[in-house]
Amino acid sequence: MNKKSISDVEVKGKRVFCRVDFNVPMKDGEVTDDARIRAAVPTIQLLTGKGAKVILASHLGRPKGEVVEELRLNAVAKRLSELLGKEVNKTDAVYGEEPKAAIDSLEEGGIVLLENVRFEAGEEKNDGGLAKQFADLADLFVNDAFGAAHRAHASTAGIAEHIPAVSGLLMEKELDVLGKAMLSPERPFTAIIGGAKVKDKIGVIDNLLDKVDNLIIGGGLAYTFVKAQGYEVGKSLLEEDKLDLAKQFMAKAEEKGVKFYMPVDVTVADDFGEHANTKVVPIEEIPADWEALDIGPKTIETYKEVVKNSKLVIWNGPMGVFEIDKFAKGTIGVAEALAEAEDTYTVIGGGDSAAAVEKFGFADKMDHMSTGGGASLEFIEGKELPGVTALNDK
Ligand SMILES: Nc1ncnc2c1ncn2[C@@H]1O[C@H](COP(=O)(O)OP(=O)(O)O)[C@@H](O)[C@H]1O
Ligand SMILES: O=C(OP(=O)(O)O)[C@H](O)COP(=O)(O)O
Repeated sequence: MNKKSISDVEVKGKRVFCRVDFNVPMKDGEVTDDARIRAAVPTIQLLTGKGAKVILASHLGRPKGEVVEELRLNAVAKRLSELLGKEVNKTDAVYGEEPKAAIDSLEEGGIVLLENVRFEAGEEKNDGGLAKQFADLADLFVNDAFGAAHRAHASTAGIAEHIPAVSGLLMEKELDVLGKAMLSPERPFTAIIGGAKVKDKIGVIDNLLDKVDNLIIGGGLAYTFVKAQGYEVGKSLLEEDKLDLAKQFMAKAEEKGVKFYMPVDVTVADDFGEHANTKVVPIEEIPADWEALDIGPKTIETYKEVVKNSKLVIWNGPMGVFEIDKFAKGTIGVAEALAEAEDTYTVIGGGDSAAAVEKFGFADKMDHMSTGGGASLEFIEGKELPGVTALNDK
């Protein structure tokens, strides 16, 4: 990478503003998956071990510039403290006198965690005033928040205009692994795109068609394509205004010789929930009052076969509503195929796909579990990541 990293700078005695991505799932005030916190530990330990005064900053959820009590970072501070086996001084303010006093009283190797940076409206606007407030707290900026690197915010980009800015170990590792995979991808190269964020991901498909040999579509995303093919999708997830785009992408795939895989059968339900009635139907027979919540057995077999014959597979987004057992078969099937594909380099693109892979016990069989969903997709698309662009060149 042509950007400076934490290994290129002296940190002893310095106040280091370290942006991390502690945007973790929470339930009843507890962290339910600490993977992102664990992923930041090496950088934090390197900093504390070298005698830096560490100021950690993260967002949690999307509070949109207001204080939302459930989105405070208190539970995150507790979990981090357990993982590090040392005290983490959590502040109630994002910037200003309280954090300043906490930082002033830090010993070398001590840690302060600021409150959720998205409680400040200036964060997502990349407000210059807020970026300066952050910079005033520190001598050096370390960005280790790969999961938020696709965001140009005050604590991921703006701050770098004021103080020296370098990448952390996690950021470096993510960019290195994904960069190597993308530079000259081993072929056949397959991307599997699923999940529910149709609006976010439909644009990604366009760019991926320039890069991959096989594109597999599953999850809620699939039904806009199914409808575009001329089939009825009942009550399944659908973006009516993206139908033309879906048609264009299918034509582009054909033009480019990219094999475009869509479900040929699905598990449909008469309700969204554990107690729904379900049945497997061919894709052209989704009943009007039913909703497709998973890919079907024939589709699973085909997708498994494609994975088996690939050399590089990147997976973002579950194949169905995996949180409910009845609709988890597609996601488990694909995860299993990736786990079994020993000669295939497998990359899991963060978010719910990573959660699913963890849940079903395949995590240690994957070559790279990225901490960023949106960030890894934008990187793979070839887009610039503002959180990386902002760092100092070597
Ligand atoms: N057929 C479907 N209908 C509705 N929701 C779905 C369907 N398939 C998957 N989902 C949901 O998609 C969600 C994940 O979507 P998304 O956030 O786009 O994935 P990721 O976090 O991996 O990027 C999961 O909660 C899952 O239940
Ligand atoms: O969870 C995240 O994104 P992801 O679900 O795409 O991995 C990051 O923390 C970024 O959060 P955001 O999409 O609210 O900016």
